[in-house]
Amino acid sequence: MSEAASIRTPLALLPSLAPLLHPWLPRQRWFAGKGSAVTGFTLVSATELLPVRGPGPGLLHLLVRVRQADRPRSDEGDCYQLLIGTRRALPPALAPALIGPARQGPLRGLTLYEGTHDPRLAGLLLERLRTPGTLGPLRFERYAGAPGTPVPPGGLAARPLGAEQSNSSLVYGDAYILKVFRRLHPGHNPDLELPLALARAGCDRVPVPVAWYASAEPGPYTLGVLQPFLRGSRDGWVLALEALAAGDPFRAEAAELGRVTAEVHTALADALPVVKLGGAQAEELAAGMAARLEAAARTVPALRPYAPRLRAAFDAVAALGRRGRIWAAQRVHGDLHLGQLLRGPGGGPWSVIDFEGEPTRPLTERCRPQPAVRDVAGMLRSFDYAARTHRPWNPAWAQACRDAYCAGYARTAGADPREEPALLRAYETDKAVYEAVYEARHRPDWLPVPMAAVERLAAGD
Ligand SMILES: Nc1ncnc2c1ncn2[C@@H]1O[C@H](COP(=O)(O)OP(=O)(O)O)[C@@H](O)[C@H]1O
Ligand SMILES: O=P(O)(O)O[C@H]1O[C@H](CO)[C@@H](O[C@H]2O[C@H](CO)[C@@H](O)[C@H](O)[C@H]2O)[C@H](O)[C@H]1O
Repeated sequence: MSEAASIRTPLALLPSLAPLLHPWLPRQRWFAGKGSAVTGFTLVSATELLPVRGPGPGLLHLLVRVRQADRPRSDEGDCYQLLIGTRRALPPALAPALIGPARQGPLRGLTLYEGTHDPRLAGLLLERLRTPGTLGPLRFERYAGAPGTPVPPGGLAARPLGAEQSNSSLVYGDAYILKVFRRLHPGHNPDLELPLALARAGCDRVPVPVAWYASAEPGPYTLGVLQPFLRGSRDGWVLALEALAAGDPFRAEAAELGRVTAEVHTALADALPVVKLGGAQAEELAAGMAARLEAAARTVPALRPYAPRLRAAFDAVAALGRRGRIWAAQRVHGDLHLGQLLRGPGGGPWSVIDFEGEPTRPLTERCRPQPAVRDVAGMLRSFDYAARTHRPWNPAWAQACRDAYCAGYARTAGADPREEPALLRAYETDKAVYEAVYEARHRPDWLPVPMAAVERLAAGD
């Protein structure tokens, strides 16, 4: 491999990059700042994974801050990870990955494109992950797990996953999947931290992070995680919709999903700290939910008429805290829904993926111990989502799945989440509010789905 380096004066690249990133970046599915104009960029770091002036394609690893119109002047903007391919001419197969021709600056004369779409460049990333070490600000690491943990083989064919995602994933030879985080938050990403803790604890419900890469300075940022690809698996969302279409009650699967959730919760509670939550913390929790509701109602006007009645669910938790109720709080998944559970081929075991939590929340908040009921509420919302998106709407199907899920959870955890109705309702409300914002931003046609839950929850059902 040719010698590649961290570019010491990344600023010099901006004249080449900025005019191209301006129209391209806001169009990316993973760009989180939709709806507010991009006003400028700051290059945080630039590393040549493959030299841009070498004989073949080049690969630039960039950390870029994006300034936006709706932010205060003091806000430096969100930081994104970009993998930019460079070539003198783009072969037709890579045309869909085009960003544009650099017309000025040091990259002038080169065509820039989305590097993860180029199998050759994606292969290089795997090569780096196979061999721990550093390159400029980037550090490549491997899981030093049980003796004999295999090193991913080299030369596996790469393809982008192509799913509608918050990040970007690359699949290697249907054997490994690399998740490339896009919007970065300083700190240790729970999508690496939690699967690592679970792997070390021997919990086999989560694909083991076999390798990852990160940057210490700037950051620390977790940049990408490589895990075994669960070939032939299907996610719970697809299976639930198929069941609905076939008139299948899905109750046994829902109960199994409850069992799997409880297993993961138990393993997380054994591996990582568990704290008590009551009194002032319960009030803080309720205040956080109320503040999110207020912010959501500013973004999604349809929420406004329901806000006072929704807030009652949060007030109930604060009131219980004041009366001395104590809950256990632990590390949780944080954004659990049917799409995060993958079932192995032929009715195989279920695995849980994507421990990143809700990507719009600050990392410190996502990494805080929280009541496990929060994940349960996420799954209950998901059964509701499935029933709502199916025609005709089948509320009885959702209710039966919700009950079966809680019963399955209770059998493994030893405690039934339905015995905490106030907390469960508060988390379900918080989730429905989050979903209203998510849908308004990403899939406006779907907004009626969480709004139906908002209406139900506001009515006290
Ligand atoms: N280990 C895996 N094996 C098979 N498919 C996976 C695996 N991990 C993720 N996927 C697929 O990739 C999709 C996106 O992964 P996810 O971690 O949810 O990314 P994001 O946070 O970007 O949404 C999932 O919906 C699933 O279909
Ligand atoms: O999987 P992600 O981490 O990208 O999660 C985000 O996108 C999800 C949609 O893909 C969204 O989930 C919502 O829609 C699902 C159906 O598509 C449904 O099963 C979930 O219950 C519902 O919340 C998730 O909220 C968002 O964070």
